[in-house]
Amino acid sequence: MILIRNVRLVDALGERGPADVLIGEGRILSLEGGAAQRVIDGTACFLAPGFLDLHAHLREPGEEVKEDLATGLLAAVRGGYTDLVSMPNTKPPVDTPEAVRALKEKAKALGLARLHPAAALTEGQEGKTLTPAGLLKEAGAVLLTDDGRTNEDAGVLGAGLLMAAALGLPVAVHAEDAGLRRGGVMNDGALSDLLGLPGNPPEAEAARIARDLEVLRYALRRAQGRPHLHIQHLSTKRGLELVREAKRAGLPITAEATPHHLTLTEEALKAFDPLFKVAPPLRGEEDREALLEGLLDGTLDAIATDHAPHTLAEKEMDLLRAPFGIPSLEVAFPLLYTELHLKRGFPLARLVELFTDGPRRVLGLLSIHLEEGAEASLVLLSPKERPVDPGRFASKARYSPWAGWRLGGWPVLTLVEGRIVHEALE
Ligand SMILES: NC(=O)N[C@@H](CC(=O)O)C(=O)O
Ligand SMILES: [Zn+2]
Ligand SMILES: [Zn+2]
Repeated sequence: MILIRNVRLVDALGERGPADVLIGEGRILSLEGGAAQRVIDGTACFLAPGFLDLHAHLREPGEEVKEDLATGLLAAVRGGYTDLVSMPNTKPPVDTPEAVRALKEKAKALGLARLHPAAALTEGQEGKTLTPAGLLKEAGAVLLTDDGRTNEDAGVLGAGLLMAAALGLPVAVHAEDAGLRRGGVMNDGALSDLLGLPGNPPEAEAARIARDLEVLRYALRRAQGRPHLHIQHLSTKRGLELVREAKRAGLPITAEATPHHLTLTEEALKAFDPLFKVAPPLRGEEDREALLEGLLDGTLDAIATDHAPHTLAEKEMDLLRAPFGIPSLEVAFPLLYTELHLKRGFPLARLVELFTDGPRRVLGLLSIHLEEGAEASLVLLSPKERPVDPGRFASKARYSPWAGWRLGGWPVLTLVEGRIVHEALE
């Protein structure tokens, strides 16, 4: 039994407490204390349900030089995540039931965050032939996506949505029009002109979302079961507006935004530093403000990291050649807690919801609230500030666009079903 004493509670239902949270048999047994072998002082801290990341690249199998399950899932629990969806753009892509099972078994043996693999929508993520979704689901896949690539063939995406609808699986898309995106390495506009860098226009995202909404309408009309389209790493004001309108029209669509699009803009590219190179690119301040609005009004369902580790050697190449991607599993919550909640007054309960119930709903999972009988997959967060130190990351990507930023809200204790998987108490 573990007792977390005098701790404030925060979940999607709101803030309350302090309470004395007694944990045993994998559950919250009481909010009024009781005898325990281990007593942790939660004064000044707050307790939240464990986070779920809908979008992380853990690189296994095939690119373990960038990240693997052990380092990625350790980074996850250090970031307060008890559950994580791994992207299938590995080498080879995760497109068979055997590959899904292998990931699940290996992750289970590690005993860190629980892994929910996403599987490829198409064989080899080549955009041509649909994968055996029924078997993938049976093996444990929770979502289908060709992320890392875009879905160029609308017919294939439509057929994929029909197939997934029959199984109750969401299909997640990296929504960028390949033609408009061209070889852009940053947001297209005055700044890309000034820097002399190839631009990726915001319209590339909006154009692809607009198309995908029509594909979704088609699927909705023809499907057995309800199709579910999930838009990944939404980055533009216009893209957000399209999702908002679609939701108002009752279309079965959900969307996520990333820590980097919520806290950084294209201005970061001024120093030509590839650490800020990511797809879709960092946008303008107006886009960032629109995303914040979307977090508040429910257009966005979740904050998802798109943790995309590469080796430092790759990220130290010049801006044109370095790969796209920003790692963020270990800083995502402190970053948004500090930048949105502390600095801008963003409601804490809604922020926590965007890391917990929001993403859980996207996967059709039950919500976790801090009440008696609830599953004890929890994170204890400390308001104490310290600077981001990538040298201490568990991730193999020991660099960060946020290095040196002073943040509070660090996870000091993470529990999965009552078991301590991360501890950094003082
Ligand atoms: N987001 C990125 O910039 N990179 C991702 C791919 C992706 O999410 O599309 C990666 O796998 O490195
Ligand atoms: Zn993507
Ligand atoms: Zn991704």
